[in-house]
Amino acid sequence: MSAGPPQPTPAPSKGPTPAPGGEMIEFQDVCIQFRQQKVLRNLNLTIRRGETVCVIGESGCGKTVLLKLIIGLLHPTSGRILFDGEDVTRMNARAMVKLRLRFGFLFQMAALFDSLSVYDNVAFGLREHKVCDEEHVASIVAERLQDVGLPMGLERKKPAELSGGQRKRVGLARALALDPEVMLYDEPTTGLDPIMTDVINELILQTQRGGHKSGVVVTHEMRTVAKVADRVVMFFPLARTGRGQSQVIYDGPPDGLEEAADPRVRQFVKGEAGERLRELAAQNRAAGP
Ligand SMILES: Nc1ncnc2c1ncn2[C@@H]1O[C@H](COP(=O)(O)OP(=O)(O)OP(=O)(O)O)[C@@H](O)[C@H]1O
Repeated sequence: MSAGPPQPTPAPSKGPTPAPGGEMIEFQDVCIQFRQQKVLRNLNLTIRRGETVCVIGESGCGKTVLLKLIIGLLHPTSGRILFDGEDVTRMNARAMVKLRLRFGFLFQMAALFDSLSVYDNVAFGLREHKVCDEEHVASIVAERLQDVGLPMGLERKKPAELSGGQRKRVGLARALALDPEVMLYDEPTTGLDPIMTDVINELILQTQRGGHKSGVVVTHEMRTVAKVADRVVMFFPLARTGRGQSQVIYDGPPDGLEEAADPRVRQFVKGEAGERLRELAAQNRAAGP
């Protein structure tokens, strides 16, 4: 890594930024199914520029699928997904690469390249997309590692030599390297102790508020929701959603969750099994010995 204080880092060039608060990501009647398994049905959801939306819901209800649909890693079976009014589902490969540059992802387990050093992991996207020369790469890597509170000297280590919290922070530094407009987080605090969970929550908050970024955070962690969300969207698994009913069973502020009208929302946020225990017992009986 280059010596000396990190230099101010101009953002890689991006298209014009629409007015804050405008519609940014729109799901219009989106359905997705894998073979016979329907996961999302007629989803209509708008995420506005500048807001941080936490997506919660039982395991398997389609939260990660939602993130992957946004960046075209999965394609809907029907419906449209718009980003700044452009239909993501109809983009060619070149347009998709350009679009993905506007996103930063922090996936479950940080998804670092194990064979690369911390430095090379954070530098990866900058080099891949040839956004700047090596000197500039060095200053961005130093700056991003500093932003996420990782000490100098750590950049030569391999991911296997890091703690879980450090790996997440490297993942965040890498996601931020290209100065994305939108951050997508998939269970960013899973597997971390309560203190490190709070450190990551603080970093998410700083990233969102300080950098005026939009964010979609998939999480099971209610402390993350309370800390970072402007808005919470809760999905219910489609297999247990009645015909004609919406899978989105809550869409509102985080402080409204505990008093939500729908008992499924209240049970989820309080971590109560409730009806679910009886449903599972009934399923087991139906499956037979
Ligand atoms: N590429 C795929 N091929 C087949 N099925 C898939 C694929 N991706 C997701 N699924 C299925 O879609 C459903 C929703 O998956 P998803 O990963 O979105 O769940 P989730 O809500 O994020 O769950 P968790 O909280 O456990 O991470 C699951 O039943 C999963 O098996």
